[in-house]
Amino acid sequence: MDSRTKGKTVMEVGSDGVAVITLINPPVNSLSFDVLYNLKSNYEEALSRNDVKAIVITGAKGKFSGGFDISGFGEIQKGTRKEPKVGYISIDILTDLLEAARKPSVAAIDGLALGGGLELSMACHARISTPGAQLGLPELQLGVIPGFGGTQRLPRLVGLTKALEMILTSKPVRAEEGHSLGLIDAVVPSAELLTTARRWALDIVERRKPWISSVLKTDKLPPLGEAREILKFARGQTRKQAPNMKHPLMCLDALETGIVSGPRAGLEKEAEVGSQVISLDTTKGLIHVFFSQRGTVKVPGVTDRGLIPRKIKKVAIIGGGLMGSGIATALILSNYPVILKEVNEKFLEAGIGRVKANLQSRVRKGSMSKEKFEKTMSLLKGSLDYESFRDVDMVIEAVIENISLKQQIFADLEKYCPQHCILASNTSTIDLNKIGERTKSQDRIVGAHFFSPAHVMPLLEIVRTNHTSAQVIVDLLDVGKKIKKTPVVVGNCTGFAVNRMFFPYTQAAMFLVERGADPYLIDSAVSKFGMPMGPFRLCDLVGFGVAIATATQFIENFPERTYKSMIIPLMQEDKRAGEATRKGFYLYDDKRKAKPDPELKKYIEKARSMSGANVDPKLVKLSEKEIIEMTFFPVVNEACRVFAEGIAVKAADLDIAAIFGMGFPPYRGGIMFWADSIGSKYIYSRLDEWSKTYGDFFKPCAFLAERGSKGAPLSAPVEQARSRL
Ligand SMILES: CCCCCCCCCCCC(=O)CC(=O)SCCNC(=O)CCNC(=O)[C@H](O)C(C)(C)COP(=O)(O)OP(=O)(O)OC[C@H]1O[C@@H](n2cnc3c(N)ncnc32)[C@H](O)[C@@H]1OP(=O)(O)O
Ligand SMILES: NC(=O)C1=CN([C@@H]2O[C@H](COP(=O)(O)OP(=O)(O)OC[C@H]3O[C@@H](n4cnc5c(N)ncnc54)[C@H](O)[C@@H]3O)[C@@H](O)[C@H]2O)C=CC1
Repeated sequence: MDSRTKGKTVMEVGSDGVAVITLINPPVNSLSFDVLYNLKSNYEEALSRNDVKAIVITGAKGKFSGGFDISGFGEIQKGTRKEPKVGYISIDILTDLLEAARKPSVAAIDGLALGGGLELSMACHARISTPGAQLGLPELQLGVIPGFGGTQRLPRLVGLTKALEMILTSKPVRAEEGHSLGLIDAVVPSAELLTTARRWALDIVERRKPWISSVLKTDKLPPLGEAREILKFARGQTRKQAPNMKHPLMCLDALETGIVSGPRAGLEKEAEVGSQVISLDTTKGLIHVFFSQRGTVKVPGVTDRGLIPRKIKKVAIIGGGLMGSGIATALILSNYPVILKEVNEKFLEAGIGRVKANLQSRVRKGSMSKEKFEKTMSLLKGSLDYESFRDVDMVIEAVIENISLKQQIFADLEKYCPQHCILASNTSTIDLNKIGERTKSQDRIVGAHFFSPAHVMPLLEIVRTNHTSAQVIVDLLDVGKKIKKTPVVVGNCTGFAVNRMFFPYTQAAMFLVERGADPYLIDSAVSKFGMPMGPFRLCDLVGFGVAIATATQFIENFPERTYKSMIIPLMQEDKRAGEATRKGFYLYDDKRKAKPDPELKKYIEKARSMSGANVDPKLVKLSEKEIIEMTFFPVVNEACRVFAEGIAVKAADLDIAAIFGMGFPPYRGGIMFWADSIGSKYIYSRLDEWSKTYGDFFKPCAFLAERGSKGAPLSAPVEQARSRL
């Protein structure tokens, strides 16, 4: 491949008169501008050649196409590439050149046809696929819309309701379902794909198979009145589920235009809004998240050393409580044999019961068969001693947060486990160096910090000390991938990355409430900002026991910047400890629905008098924007410290940690990306002003002060960081 080009197509004309055009742009044959322009010239040539009767499009190396090359959006956003004329790809190339051609095209789909890949195939006159291929329009997830004709052709092929479901959820269907929906014309084994597609194309020429232009089909579209009702409902749902995003509604506008005014008008509308969405801030955020999420597995000095992950054949978990049982569930779901160790029969039974319950909930919801349940459970074995640890490749310790207990366990593990065995702890706060103090195995000690519930939450913080070997990190990254977690490699410190960022968020909320702000207004503003729930509702969900234990660690380790509020301990004393006790910042009914509690005032007033704080009229009347700034700028401040200390190696890792660990809205791009969209100067000046009025809790750290004073981006690499990694 020419080193200056990004991908290409090749065309070969067979003696049967079929031109096979292959998309080549590894790893997923994405449609870069080079690929698209090559495709256009191949088409022009094929259409002009007398020896070509029909065309087959396929992808190299078992993948049709993963869609438009997403980095192209970034180039347009940054202005390093000029956007082509509106509609050039979707109308000029795909519709007027390809679909309207006097020679038929057939798409031969292997592996996947996503986004622009599926849209290209829908512009063909038939689609043949291999079994299991993924077919979908995931563009909304990236902040763009299916802008290569997908908003017009998918409803005409599969019906409006199914098309809306596929587009709005971004979820792909498998080829078999695609076949029953009418999206795919035939499903054939991989070895027969090209011969079937060639034959099909020639059959179209000979009129033995229908010559169908998807964009002109109408048989699957509902009558206009019904279509309008369906779209109205979809709009309502979208407004409710994605209130801060414009692009899903803009996508619905394109769909509606096509149905009301015909496909040409629809394609034109799609091209117009497709071009507009590229410059939305939410789109910039989502595209940043796409690449950042894939970037977390690239760790300088670790993953660039050619190390191959070792095979982990068996895992042991110590502690079958909340976390241990969740971790065991995640592992057996990905076919790892697991030994679960507990202190006695009763606790072991309870632990295994929790794993069973996790899987049974899948059976109840229909996402797991009974046979699969039995098979998965058979991978789990219980144990009360270390004898069965002699052939395990990895241990994950998940006992209570007690340092001497963990130290004893690691000393025992060193005696029983094989020398190569990875020794991981799920501790959320304790220094890993201390945990391994009584061993000589520092190089294989690592943190595997899962989030509760561990079989559901997508993030895995891999915590390394100065001694953890690169091989161990590579191994754990591989396990993370296999159990479908997004791993982020971080350095060793109290709270690691996620909990360190989380802490100031809840603390800022307590600070505001003690000075007169309404907790329910804070929760509402934070939810509107896009967090799954506000800080007070979250404290109720986590439970006050955990909240106090975590706070204690932070107060001990970072006394100069912690705000010590007594609201939670006071409620805890009164046996209101959050949702589990049906009372916390909210009251909970039988269905766990939260309702504000007027009694809360009493605790706030008492805490206020204990801390000596006064009601501040300015803070009583905060606008939603001010609430967001006062709760999230302290988070930015802590993220800056984490970055400056080298706990996180890239700012983008903190973005991913905030999104997958804290629930920070992905369309804001993550904490550092969001901060940079606001500007370091502004954030610095606000924190500086608050620290002068309200104290050190808000004081900007040196890193933020330095970058903020110059207005420099916070996410730019740290030049001379004393990396802890
Ligand atoms: C600007 C256009 C001109 C004018 C304006 C027109 C208006 C808008 C037009 C919009 C038209 C469209 O239809 C747009 C699209 O098609 S958007 C893209 C839609 N496609 C997707 O969302 C698919 C994204 N990719 C995935 O879901 C996965 O990567 C998948 C399933 C393809 C493979 O998953 P797997 O787990 O196997 O691998 P990875 O995810 O780790 O990916 C490997 C590697 O590939 C890179 N990748 C994947 N997809 C793309 C892509 N579409 N573009 C560029 N790069 C892609 C990914 O980043 C990884 O890279 P490395 O990390 O290995 O470097
Ligand atoms: N609860 C949470 O949300 C999170 C907790 N963590 C960490 O995970 C660890 C476990 O936490 P939880 O599961 O919440 O605790 P838990 O109290 O639910 O479970 C701990 C289990 O360990 C068992 N245990 C104690 N000593 C043992 C030993 N010597 N051998 C075998 N089993 C033993 C106990 O019987 C108990 O069942 C802690 O380090 C905690 O900080 C990490 C992330 C989130």
